[in-house]
Amino acid sequence: RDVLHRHDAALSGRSLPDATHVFAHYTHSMVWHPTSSPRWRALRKVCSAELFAPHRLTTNQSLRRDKVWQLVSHVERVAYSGMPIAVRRLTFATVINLLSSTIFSADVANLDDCKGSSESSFQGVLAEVIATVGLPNMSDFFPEIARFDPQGIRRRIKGLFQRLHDMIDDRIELRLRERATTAGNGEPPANKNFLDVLLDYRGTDDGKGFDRQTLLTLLLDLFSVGTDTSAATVEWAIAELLLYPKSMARAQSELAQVLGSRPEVEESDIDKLKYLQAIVKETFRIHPPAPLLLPHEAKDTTQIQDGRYTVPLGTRIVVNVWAIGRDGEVWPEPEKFMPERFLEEESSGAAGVDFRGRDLELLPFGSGRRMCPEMPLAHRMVHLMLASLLHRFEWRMRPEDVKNGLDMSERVGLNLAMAKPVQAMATPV
Ligand code: HEM
Repeated sequence: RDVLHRHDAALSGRSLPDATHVFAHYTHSMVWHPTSSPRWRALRKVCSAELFAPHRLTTNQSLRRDKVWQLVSHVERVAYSGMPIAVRRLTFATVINLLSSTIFSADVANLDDCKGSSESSFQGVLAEVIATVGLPNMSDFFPEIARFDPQGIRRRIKGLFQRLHDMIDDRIELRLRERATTAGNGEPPANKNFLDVLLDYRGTDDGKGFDRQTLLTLLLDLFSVGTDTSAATVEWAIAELLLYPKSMARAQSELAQVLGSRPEVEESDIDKLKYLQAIVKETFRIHPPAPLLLPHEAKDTTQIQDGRYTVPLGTRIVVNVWAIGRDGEVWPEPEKFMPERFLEEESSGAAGVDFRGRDLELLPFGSGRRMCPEMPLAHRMVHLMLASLLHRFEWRMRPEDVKNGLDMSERVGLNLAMAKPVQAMATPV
């Protein structure tokens, strides 16, 4: 925290090979790709201008509404059948479909795929990648044995990446064929998607646009970092609310007050849902999806704690936001799920604290110029999914969870998720 407070500027850069490929510098489990080329810089530019741009966020609002509506309808069907709801599997599939509709104009995940971990489905392979990437790898502690890959983790991840690459490649091929038939000359069809934007881009140094490998790597990154992070947040929030039914009831009564008899939550409602916002903040505080952010590198030699420590130029810095969120000096009763701490009227000092990168005690998306570029999208999706699930259903624990207690242990993969995915009973209201 001290580093962040005093030397934010020094840490705001990340000069590892190129952080666009977020996997590349994590562990020895990773498959390396060349990511420091001018082509990659061009790719980042086009992403900022097209995928992450505010006008895209506005244009895709109806898409998000549709995907959340599909989620609610699915939960309703399962709830009527009396089966428990696998919150993360369903929210994961929902976010995958939101991304894939933006990129390919098609859904690639199936909410009915109950196995979810089946290695033949897109969501199954992606889930497997996310879980395997975070397995403790001896090669990280003993780099000299890394090339032997003693646990076979690197080999396994390579195979999984290959399978995802093939699936994404099929989508690219399909779009190229559609472009060839609809316009006859390879022009994009009228409903241009993000893949079309990438295929048409000629702003690279050689004017040839992006090669296939670069496209594949970028798309794989987006699906890997952009899906389970939001899904896991909604799952943690539901799990905490099952443990704190008063908070659940308060959120539902706020929703009833703001929405009245209207069944669908709109993005424009989020601003008015102060308690729901506090729940999301509290969830990010205790369960940050990226507990160590991504590695940063000191751009200058820096003294911290009045010169007691020197951080030399080039030091790799890992910021433990998980520990900051549970620091008793910053947060009273840090282990307690207490959304009220963020409310103006009931505050214990955290009112006004937000997660947009300014308040260094709450940094689920990082801070500075390399913070998560998709925070606005994630913010909308997390609030919309959670609000819709709370507004449309009463939630309770399964009898076995009531008896044995809900297992809140964590699994560190590419992100921090529940080790035992929550299964909850829902009743439509
Ligand atoms: C609750 C949801 C999410 C959380 C908590 C989250 C968190 C993060 C964090 C902590 C970082 C690293 C920041 C740093 O080290 O300073 C990051 C980077 C990134 N995130 Fe997210 N993220 C979320 C959703 C998304 C989504 C939906 C997408 C895309 C569709 C996305 C795309 C990215 C990308 C591309 C980077 C790398 C940026 C770079 O290296 O410059 N994230 N995210």
